[in-house]
Amino acid sequence: MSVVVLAGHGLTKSYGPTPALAGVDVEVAERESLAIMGPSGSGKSTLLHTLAGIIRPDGGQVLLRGERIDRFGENRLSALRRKRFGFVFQFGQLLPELPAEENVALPLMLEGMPRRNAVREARRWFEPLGLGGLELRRPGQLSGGQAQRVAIARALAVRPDVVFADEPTGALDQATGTEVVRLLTSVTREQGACLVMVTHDAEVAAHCDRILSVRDGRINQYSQYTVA
Ligand SMILES: Nc1ncnc2c1ncn2[C@@H]1O[C@H](COP(=O)(O)OP(=O)(O)OP(=O)(O)O)[C@@H](O)[C@H]1O
Repeated sequence: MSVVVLAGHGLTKSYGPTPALAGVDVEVAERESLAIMGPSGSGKSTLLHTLAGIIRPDGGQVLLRGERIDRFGENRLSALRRKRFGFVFQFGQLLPELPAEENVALPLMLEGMPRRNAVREARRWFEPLGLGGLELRRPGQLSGGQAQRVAIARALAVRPDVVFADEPTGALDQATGTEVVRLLTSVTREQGACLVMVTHDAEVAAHCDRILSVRDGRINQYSQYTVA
């Protein structure tokens, strides 16, 4: 039996009269990767942000390893996001003035790890992500694909339970995007974390274990994929 790490039950969310989530049930198991797809405005980002404790649902529950996080206060929620979740966005997430290794070390330092230890820990990620030798480059000296791999390292450095990725390949060409998503899914799984990823790209989604299609704030269908 697989262990459910993250679950949303009966999630609803409206912005004024606009329903963005109209009763969504979703579960993500340990080491599982889930892609969320659907047309523009269907509620993908709202679902991801609700599961990540960024948006509070109007109704329903969000559970992390069985604990209801939608009831947490703001301070507890933001601590949980820093410690137990990692985030990869489309772009603009690395601090341009810091070398790559310090970008990766930053979340560890925010949790109180001394700088030297945090940088040493950060450096471990560069080789497995194909970034060996780029530790001291600043984000402006990296290609888009390299910068996204640094962002993946940063998301994983805290050894989170869940990595959330919102269009992580949206700014990359197809070949680079494929390479990035392959690394993102495999390294996340190796770390024992699960992955929740919003993407418009069916080829990118096909690298995930399951694809959830959302339409008008509801789950349209689930598909099972096996990527060779
Ligand atoms: N802050 C907001 N205020 C008002 N309405 C919003 C807000 N955020 C989202 N919405 C509305 O909620 C619905 C779902 O939006 P959401 O961003 O979740 O969709 P999406 O599937 O991620 O879209 P896209 O693919 O275009 O990013 C849409 O109708 C959108 O216009």
